[in-house]
Parts: sequence; structure tokens; C-alpha cells
Amino acid sequence: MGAVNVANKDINVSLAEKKPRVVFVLGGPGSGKGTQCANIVEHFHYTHLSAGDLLRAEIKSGSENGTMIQNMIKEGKIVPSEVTIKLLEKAMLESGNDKFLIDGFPRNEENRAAFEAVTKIEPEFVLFFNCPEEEMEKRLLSRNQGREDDNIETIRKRFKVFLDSSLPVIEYYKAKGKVREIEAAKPIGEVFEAVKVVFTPKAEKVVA
Ligand SMILES: Nc1ncnc2c1ncn2[C@@H]1O[C@H](COP(=O)(O)OP(=O)(O)OP(=O)(O)O)[C@@H](O)[C@H]1O
Ligand SMILES: Nc1ccn([C@@H]2O[C@H](COP(=O)(O)O)[C@@H](O)[C@H]2O)c(=O)n1
Ligand SMILES: [Mg+2]
Repeated sequence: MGAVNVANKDINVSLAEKKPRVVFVLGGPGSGKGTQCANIVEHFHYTHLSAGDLLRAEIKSGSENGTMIQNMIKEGKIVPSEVTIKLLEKAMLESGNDKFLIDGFPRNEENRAAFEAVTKIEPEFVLFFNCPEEEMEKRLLSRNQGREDDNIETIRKRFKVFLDSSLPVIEYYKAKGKVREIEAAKPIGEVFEAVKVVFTPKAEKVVA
């Protein structure tokens, strides 16, 4: 435990020193976060870190937390921040990049406050994909990526967690003027056109 704490301290010091640029990418399950992050990476050279993907990789790695994480994901519950933040910090430091899309995080108030306290990083802005449940449900049920949480029972639990725990985080950042909201119930290309506007520096935007 002591060794882990020492290593953590080193990680935190160097992340705080690096002062990376962070965009939080939020939205309901199936709103298209991962799909649009792939486009943003290609055009704007961010590194994409999906908290859900990191947690799924942790299960596969045979980590001591694997069973706990797997059980929480099956129930659509939010894994304790300590676990997720360690994975995010490690991935940020290993990437060598200085700008990140953090997808699916912070998912609740505990995630948000712990990330800020541990890393001292404030997001540049929050990209929020707003999509009706009916559309998200349809997408998740036809995603076919073998995810254990893409079944109707877990999907309904994930929707409830989104409404109860994740929307308040979006509201928190809205009050700070940091939310860039995207209408996500459109074809992928149209959604990306709206995303591009958010990421294009003001000076480069063409005035019509
Ligand atoms: N604009 C869109 N129109 C139609 N289908 C879409 C659109 N965006 C994404 N999809 C499809 O919907 C499914 C969910 O998309 P994606 O995995 O990007 O969502 P997500 O927000 O990352 O979901 P999760 O929170 O579950 O990880 C995928 O099969 C994807 O191909
Ligand atoms: N901050 C987070 C993000 C995700 N989880 C868990 O992973 C599941 C899948 O996440 P996706 O973003 O890939 O949909 C999610 O339902 C949670 O169980 C988490 O705990 N904390
Ligand atoms: Mg995703």
C-alpha cells in the first residue's frame, strides 16, 4: 500500500506540472461519445481516454479490482473514483500528449470532486451530447460489441444513473459557462459538423 501511495504521489506531481488540456466528453449511454471522439482525434489530434474502456481493460488484465469492476458495470453502477482516476492518470502520463478527451468521466459528483482534488486540473470545457433515451436505447441494442451492459435490463439502470448522478455534473459545469451542447440525435456526419465548430479556434471560423 505504501509503495502504491508513493507512486501515486509521483504521478500527481508530474500531472500537475504538465498542466495538460482536458475536455470532458459527457452524454447518456449510447449518445455517441466514443464515435465522435474518434473523429475529434483524427482532426484535432487529442488523445481519447474512455473511462469505460479503461475499466474494461482493467477487468481483462486480471487486476485485483477486476471482479468488483465487472460487477459494477453489469449493474450500471459507478466504480469508486479512486480506481478510475488512477487509470486515467496512468494513461495520461503514458500517452506523451498534452491534450485529452476524457470520455464518460466525471460520471457523478464524487468523480468530479475527486479528479479536481487529486489532479488540480479544470476542464477547458465539457462537450455534452444531448440525445433522447429512445434513440440511445435503439443504438445500444444494435451496437453488437459484446458488451455485458448492452442488454435492456442494464441499459435501463444506466439511464437512471445518468439522470440521477451524471446530469447534475453537467448542470454544475453549465453554471460555470463550460458546457458546449451538441444535438446528438442526427446522423454521425451532421453531429461531427457541430462538434468541429466547438473545436475550431475562433480566429479560423469563417464569418458568413
Ligand atoms: N449519430 C449517430 N447516429 C446513429 N448511430 C450512431 C450515432 N453515433 C453513434 N452511433 C452508434 O450508436 C452506438 C453507440 O455509439 P457510441 O459507442 O459512440 O456511444 P457512447 O456514447 O460511447 O456509448 P457508451 O456510453 O455506452 O459507451 C454505436 O453502435 C455507434 O455506431
Ligand atoms: N467514470 C466512469 C465511467 C464508466 N464507469 C462504468 O463503466 C460503464 C460503462 O461506461 P461507458 O462510458 O463505456 O458506457 C458504466 O456504466 C459504469 O458502470 C464508471 O464506473 N465510472
Ligand atoms: Mg463509449
